[in-house]
Amino acid sequence: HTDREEDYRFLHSMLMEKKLHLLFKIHERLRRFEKRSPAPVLEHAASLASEVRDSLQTSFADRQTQTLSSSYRCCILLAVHDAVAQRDFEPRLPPIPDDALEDDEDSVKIVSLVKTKDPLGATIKRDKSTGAIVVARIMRGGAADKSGLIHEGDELKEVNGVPLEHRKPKEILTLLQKHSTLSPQLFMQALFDYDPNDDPTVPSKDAAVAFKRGDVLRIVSMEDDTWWQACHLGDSNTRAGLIPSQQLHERSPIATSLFTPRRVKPPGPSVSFPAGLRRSFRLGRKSSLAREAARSRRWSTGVHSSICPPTYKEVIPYHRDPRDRHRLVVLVGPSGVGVNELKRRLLISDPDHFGVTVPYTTRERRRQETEGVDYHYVSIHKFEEDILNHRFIEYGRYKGHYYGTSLDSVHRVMAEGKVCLLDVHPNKIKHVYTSEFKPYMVFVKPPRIDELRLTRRRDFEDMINLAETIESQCGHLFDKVIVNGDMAEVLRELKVDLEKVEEADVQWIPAKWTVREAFCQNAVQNRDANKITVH
Ligand SMILES: Nc1ncnc2c1ncn2[C@@H]1O[C@H](COP(=O)(O)OP(=O)(O)OP(=O)(O)O)[C@@H](O)[C@H]1O
Repeated sequence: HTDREEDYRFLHSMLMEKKLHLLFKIHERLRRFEKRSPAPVLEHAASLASEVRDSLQTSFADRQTQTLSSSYRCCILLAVHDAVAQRDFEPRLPPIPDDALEDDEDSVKIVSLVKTKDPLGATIKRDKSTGAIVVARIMRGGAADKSGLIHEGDELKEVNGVPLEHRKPKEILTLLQKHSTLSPQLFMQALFDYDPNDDPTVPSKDAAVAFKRGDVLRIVSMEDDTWWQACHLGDSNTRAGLIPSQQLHERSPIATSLFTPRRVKPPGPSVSFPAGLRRSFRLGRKSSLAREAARSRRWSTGVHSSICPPTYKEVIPYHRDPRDRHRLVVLVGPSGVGVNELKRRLLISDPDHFGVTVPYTTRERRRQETEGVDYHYVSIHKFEEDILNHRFIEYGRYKGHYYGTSLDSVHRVMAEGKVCLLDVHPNKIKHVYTSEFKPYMVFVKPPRIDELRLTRRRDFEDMINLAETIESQCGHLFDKVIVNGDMAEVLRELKVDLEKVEEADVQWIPAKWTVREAFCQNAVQNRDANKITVH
């Protein structure tokens, strides 16, 4: 109300405010500026300043200018000016192809749809007047709809480079179907936790996807070397988001700082037992010999040291038929952590469901022992023949006698319809890490050192070091990592986990266990193969 004295004074003082006038001026300038693209007066201010500095005489004023222009801040400012001035911030458009003008006024889109098992979700028909193949209908929620790239009325020109001219709709459908059913999806299991909020390098936190180790992600695009696009599994409605590519994560300072594998002391000279002897043959017997054997065994990292942090593992869904054999359950851990104890307790908890292998030996059977229960007793000749025929997962020699766990014994337990529990030395994992056994890999980790001190009588430092080494070298192979603190609790957790795996509709296994591996890799290379040119 300008008639009110108070309001009038307020308005007057506001309009007379100097800052407001300055703001108007800035606004005016910017408006003018908007209309013309700003261009730098010169692009090499820094070198010009240096020339000026050199040519100045020694008068007082010259010296002042010289000091100013050679100051560190001034040099940096000019260098920044030049860097900005030399860059072209205008969007660069590709040159118009020569033949584009001849192409009437139509626009051609190349649409790249990532292959999935789902149908395309679009129907096509022939336009009676022009004879062209056009998109008749887009199914809501289908691949075409979700892509937002294809619309009703669009004319289809080619599919994967195959021209559609003069083709019958039936032929075209086959072409489309062929490409969509041939298209395996790419799944990656994360081997690390990722939270975009902790990542200063992510281009946009909102556009990124957070995940935890073990999560399975469907990869939507790998076109960018640094940022892939992926969706969480099961969330069919969630949009794809950015995740660091394998390459990027391997280089990431966060990953490398989190992943600093410690070097373990090399084994002492007294390693008299080849890896794999102890656990396989001493279930239920806690002989001092076996303990000694276990103690003398150490796993060196010297030769295997790896510096890459774990990233992703390509996995594929596995739908287990109830008639199929159970997956092998492999337990791995540093000596003394309690792998054997865990195996023994699992077995006792449900002997009809779980089974363990019976080891082979060349030593004499003792009075209280039973063939096929404590050991399979075989001759040295037979044992050595089996070694040559690669029938052992692990074997060793102690006091002139051989001991070992054979592949056959694993098969035998599995053939009984039981879940075979096997503990192996990390070096021997490769023998069972195959599609034949489809092992579910469990890593048994020691708890904190103070907890270990209360429950174990061992060399804790060594155990913890060894656990770290195993995790850094084989971490990508483990499906489950369990900390062996409270035994009852650990046993419960492991049983629940194993039950879940057995009951799951879909289990995730490494892609390399199937023949599809080669095909999937091929598909990754040809991910943009399913191109539909829509007119
Ligand atoms: N969670 C636990 N709490 C307390 N003691 C444990 C636990 N797990 C294992 N132990 C004890 O630790 C000792 C070593 O366990 P176990 O023999 O199973 O180790 P291992 O991993 O098989 O190694 P090794 O083959 O060297 O013996 C055993 O005396 C066992 O009873």
